[in-house]
Amino acid sequence: MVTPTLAQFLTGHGQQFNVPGESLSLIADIAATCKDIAYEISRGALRGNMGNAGSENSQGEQQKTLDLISHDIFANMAEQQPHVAAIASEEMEHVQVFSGKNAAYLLVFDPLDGSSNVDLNFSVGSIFSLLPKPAGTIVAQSFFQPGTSQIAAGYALYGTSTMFVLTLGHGVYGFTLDPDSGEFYLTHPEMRIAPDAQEFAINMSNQRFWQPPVQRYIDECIAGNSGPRGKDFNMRWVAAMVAEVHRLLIRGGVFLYPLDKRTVGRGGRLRLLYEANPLGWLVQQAGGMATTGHRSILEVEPTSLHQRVPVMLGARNELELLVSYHSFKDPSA
Ligand SMILES: O=P(O)(O)OC[C@H]1O[C@](O)(COP(=O)(O)O)[C@@H](O)[C@@H]1O
Ligand SMILES: [Mg+2]
Ligand SMILES: [Mg+2]
Repeated sequence: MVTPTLAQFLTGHGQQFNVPGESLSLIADIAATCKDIAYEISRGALRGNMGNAGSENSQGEQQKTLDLISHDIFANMAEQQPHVAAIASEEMEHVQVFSGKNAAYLLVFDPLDGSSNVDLNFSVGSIFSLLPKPAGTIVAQSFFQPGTSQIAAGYALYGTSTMFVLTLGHGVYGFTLDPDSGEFYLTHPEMRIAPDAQEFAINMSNQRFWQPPVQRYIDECIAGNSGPRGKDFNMRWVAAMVAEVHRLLIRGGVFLYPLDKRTVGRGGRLRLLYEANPLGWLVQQAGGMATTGHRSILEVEPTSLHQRVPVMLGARNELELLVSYHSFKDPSA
């Protein structure tokens, strides 16, 4: 069988699951946007202005030049796209509404995830989530929809090859960009995350700030074969959530960015609308679990655009164990 292109896949999958044509054309445009961003990133040091842009986003984080370029590429596409009513982005404090369009969707994105990796020539990505436009005038609150409302979600990974990974709520599909033809081809149909795992990803330098359930879980992983888990674990940290989630989809494991003593006041580190919800939904669609430790990430009711949330993603059996530690009351305490 000939490998389908993304366009052919969208037509077939769309017919099979009755997906509205407008959302399919929008997804095709998002994939084209990611191709443009991949090109900009691939120019690397040749571009001459790789580093900090000298500005901060509304969350007080240094913006890289490529954060801003990637945001502009997304925003320009969305403005011209007939089906996007408004956008929200990591790199923009407020929502941007495109008036005069009779469009059905809101688009939320992290234009460049893991951008501290850019100077290193390591993996980075773009993350997006598509929400239905509620009736009435669009305001920031229009975007405050739980992850369960998402219509489509996905990411592009700019790694050793460029990939586009997508869910429309019927499984997870991965496409690889062919640099010769400029087409995305379906190379990873029906991606799945195995329920058991022996690999975890967490920023270990935050260990002293973690809460007891995560301390216990990671201590037990590190104790390995001679500890209560009775098996050895491996550890990875790419410092780009999008690449960590891709690893989960390729070879399993868990990815944790939990609440810690420093982030408890702001709810966590990673952002709900454009990081945790889209990637959490992909993980769930692949048979994995996406939890805050207490509840499904996708059920969290957003109350602000750049809201943060504790994130625990990946292998179901591992995460069920970690969730059980969150409800465990130490009788000796
Ligand atoms: O290594 P650190 O500093 O703990 O943080 C890494 C995390 O920060 C992020 O890079 C935040 O995303 P942005 O680069 O989009 O701000 C995540 O992708 C990643 O998981
Ligand atoms: Mg990010
Ligand atoms: Mg970003």
